[in-house]
Amino acid sequence: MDKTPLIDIKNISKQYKGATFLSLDKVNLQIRTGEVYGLLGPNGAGKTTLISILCGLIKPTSGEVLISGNSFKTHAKEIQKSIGVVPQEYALYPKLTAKENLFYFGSMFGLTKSELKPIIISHLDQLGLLPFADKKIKTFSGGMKRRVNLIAGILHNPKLLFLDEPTVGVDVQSKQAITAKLRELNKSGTTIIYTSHHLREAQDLCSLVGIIDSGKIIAEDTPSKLIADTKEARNLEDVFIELTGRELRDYA
Ligand SMILES: Nc1ncnc2c1ncn2[C@@H]1O[C@H](COP(=O)(O)OP(=O)(O)OP(=O)(O)O)[C@@H](O)[C@H]1O
Repeated sequence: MDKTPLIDIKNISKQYKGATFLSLDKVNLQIRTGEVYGLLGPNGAGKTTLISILCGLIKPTSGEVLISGNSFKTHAKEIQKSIGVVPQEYALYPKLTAKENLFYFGSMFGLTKSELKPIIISHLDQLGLLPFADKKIKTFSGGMKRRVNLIAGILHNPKLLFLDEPTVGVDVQSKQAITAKLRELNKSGTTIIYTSHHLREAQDLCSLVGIIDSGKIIAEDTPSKLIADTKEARNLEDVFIELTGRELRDYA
């Protein structure tokens, strides 16, 4: 594994406009090429905020993010080309078919129709969606939409992929198809940063896990090391509860 940090997060804080608290509080992290990095934390911990800053969707209030040594301030275009983003909310057009959506998203990366065609067919096939390629997205189940959403983020073969809860609200079959695809992408060289509430899934998938609570990274290590270092922990869920407590995190 390459030892150069692909992502260097330097003292990032975020206070949303009008907010009285910090959603991120002096976060420092280095993520190396080849990792599958799981960002885990209770509701409202700051996962989406951090991942949105890392992919340039929002700006930090202070601190800096470097991707391959480049800052969004000076190299936004180059960075955007090298990353893929799979947001929590579906970015798909319901009245267009799966294929039409994917041609549209692929064209945003400057790919031509003839370049895109084999890529789209191959991803749809691998994710079990080829028979539905010409059906409108509005007829798709949640799990199918999540799989199309994933394909939309990887058409340009990004070296770095960000996903915000890619398996939320899907059935076990879709979850397995999505995690298998993420494993395959990682094996072929894509570094993956993702957020999830599925701790069993993160334990199996991630090479490294960062646990975030109230805007601070409170632990970071391999899943097996975190489990070994936590008294009586049998799995990542035990570690998570030990570190973040049992109190409910409702907010409105
Ligand atoms: N646009 C915004 N304006 C004001 N506050 C915000 C905004 N977005 C998020 N927050 C607040 O920032 C904190 C972190 O939110 P964030 O969505 O990053 O958490 P999360 O860990 O992704 O939570 P969840 O697991 O519920 O998705 C929360 O207190 C949230 O209410």
